[in-house]
Amino acid sequence: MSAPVILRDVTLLHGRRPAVHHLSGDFAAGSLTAVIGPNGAGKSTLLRAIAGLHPAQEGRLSVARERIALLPQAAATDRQFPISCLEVVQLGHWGRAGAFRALGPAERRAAHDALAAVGLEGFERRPVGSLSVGQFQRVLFARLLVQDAPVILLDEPFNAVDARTAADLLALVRRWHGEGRTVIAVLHDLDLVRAQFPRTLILAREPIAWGPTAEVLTAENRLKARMMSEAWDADAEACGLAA
Ligand SMILES: Nc1ncnc2c1ncn2[C@@H]1O[C@H](COP(=O)(O)OP(=O)(O)OP(=O)(O)O)[C@@H](O)[C@H]1O
Repeated sequence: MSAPVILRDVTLLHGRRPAVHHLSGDFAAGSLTAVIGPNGAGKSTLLRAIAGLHPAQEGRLSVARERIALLPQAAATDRQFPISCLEVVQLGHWGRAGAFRALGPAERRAAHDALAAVGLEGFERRPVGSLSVGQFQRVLFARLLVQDAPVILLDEPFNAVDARTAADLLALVRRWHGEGRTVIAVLHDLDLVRAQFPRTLILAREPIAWGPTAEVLTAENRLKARMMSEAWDADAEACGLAA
């Protein structure tokens, strides 16, 4: 498929209120796109919809969904569960292996290798509840490595991690891009977006601009996003809904 994610006039609701309103565009195969916008702009809801975790109430959202990996926002991840780093990484095999089949030696090896690739060799048996925020984010990136998905969705992947961890994780993002995977990342650091992400979508519930980062990330578009967000009536319902 030339574009693994295609949106045509998509509206996503929470209850009757739109989180994303009339969004159209394609995430082309192999593209590396930053999704930016103010708080509450619908960015997480969009990623969840692409991952198949939120329905599109209006419009058409086509996704090659059989192999898609989502890194949720850290705040949305419960890690009080008594589970080791290796077990979390091995969960990445579920999509292909199924939940109830024992993993083979190659799959177990892949999970060990992924932990080593994110700098956590020796952490296999550590409970995830004992990790720092940055170490846990590395574990989740190791799980993404094991998932080996052609489409990877990252929700604020570098939030609350130190510069060294962010640089290491960004190197993995660049590697995935080099391998031809489609990567979509919600980000707030505009310098990072400018330097590392060739394409940008600015969202303020409605799309403000989508295209090459140098063309999209203008002061005018950012101001437009802020004004749109501030002017948005939090109680407004989607325009297609009957009163
Ligand atoms: N589970 C939910 N139930 C009701 N409303 C929700 C829910 N999740 C999100 N919303 C609302 O939908 C809108 C978009 O939220 P979303 O989390 O997608 O925005 P965001 O751009 O990711 O924000 P942030 O940058 O703060 O993470 C917000 O007004 C939010 O309050």
